[in-house]
Amino acid sequence: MNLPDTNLPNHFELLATDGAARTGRLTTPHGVVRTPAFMPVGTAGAMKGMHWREVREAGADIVLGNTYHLMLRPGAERIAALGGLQRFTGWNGPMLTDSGGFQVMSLADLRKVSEHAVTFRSHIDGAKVELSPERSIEVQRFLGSDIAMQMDECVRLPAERDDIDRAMRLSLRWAERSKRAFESAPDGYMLFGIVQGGDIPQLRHASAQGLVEIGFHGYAIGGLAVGEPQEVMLAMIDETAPMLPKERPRYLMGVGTPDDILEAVKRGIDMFDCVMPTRNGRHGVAFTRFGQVNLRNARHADDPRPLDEESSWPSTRNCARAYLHHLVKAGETLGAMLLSEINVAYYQSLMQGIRDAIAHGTFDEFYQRTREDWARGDI
Ligand SMILES: CC1(C)O[C@@H]2[C@@H](CO[C@@]3(CNc4nc5cc6c(=O)[nH]c(N)nc6cc5[nH]4)OC(C)(C)O[C@@H]23)O1
Repeated sequence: MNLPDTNLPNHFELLATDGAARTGRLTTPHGVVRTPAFMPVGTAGAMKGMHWREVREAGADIVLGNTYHLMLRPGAERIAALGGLQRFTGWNGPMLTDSGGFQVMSLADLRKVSEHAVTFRSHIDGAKVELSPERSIEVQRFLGSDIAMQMDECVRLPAERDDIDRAMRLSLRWAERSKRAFESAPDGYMLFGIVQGGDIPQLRHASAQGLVEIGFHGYAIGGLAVGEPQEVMLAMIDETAPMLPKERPRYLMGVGTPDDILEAVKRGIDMFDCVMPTRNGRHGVAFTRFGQVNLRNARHADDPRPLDEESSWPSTRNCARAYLHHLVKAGETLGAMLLSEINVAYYQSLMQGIRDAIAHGTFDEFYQRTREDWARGDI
């Protein structure tokens, strides 16, 4: 069932479809986002190990920031007084912010969930903090993010059905409150709902239907990429995506590996975010056309070849594996920097290949060839 929801302006334009895969453009107050899009994660107002110039040159249209981290430090009101997140950071492009509840459950101490809010102690200074749907929306408005997320409760899997059901229904009530709190936002700014329901199809359906009845600019699929097997994640996408309005953007939170992304695009997902490109880069692992390459491995010590001499990204095309291996083993900061940019550039080149393939009706061929290249591995 695909309920149309018409009560909010739609800033998403579908350009082409190929099977369930879609390519489009999402217009935000700070610029246009080409979809399917991968959002590099700049959690606390910085892309770890990269200049914003490189993030833009790598092809990213939009980056993610976190309410939880930024409200604790430097503070949402302070960022607002300094002109908002885009000016504060110098990124000056589209930004999406997560709503904070998920990060509280991942990072904070002494956290408690009630109907009203989550309360916790800051992991920075131990201060007692209350984060309600209303405060989360207020923080995201202070940050000036182009796309805000509703406040929700994500249950880690595996979990009891009763707990998944409880959290899903609480998240629906918080969705209503988030939307009411968001209504004063200027035109063009967006609020996305987040589908919960764990690994239980009926609860996923109830969550999706409830959110569409409330009505949002876009819809995220949450509660995944928290350690469940890929087949569980993909099964929940199969259950959920068809229930979301096809004319609005769909965002799969926290995902993922290049393989996860390819499978999710095939199932109709438009937006992604994941710390993997920068986090794995800092740990010496490169993402390439031929799969992942661990530069810590001694086999690279004398290898003069670059990671991919056909890459459009200069560091991927020019840096010798032997040099990258040396930097990683020596713990040189430049190693983390080069591999972070190499990985973000690879993810963006994958997204560009996906967008082009869908636009030309050749997504299936792209899907097969990309997976064959990964399977070939790095030689
Ligand atoms: C994949 C990878 C490398 O990403 C790492 C680590 C563990 O998974 C990640 C990524 N997964 C992830 N799932 C999410 C679900 C929700 C959600 O249901 N609601 C809201 N508001 N935000 C969410 C953000 C999410 N991020 O989540 C933390 C714990 C932030 O670290 C990330 O493994």
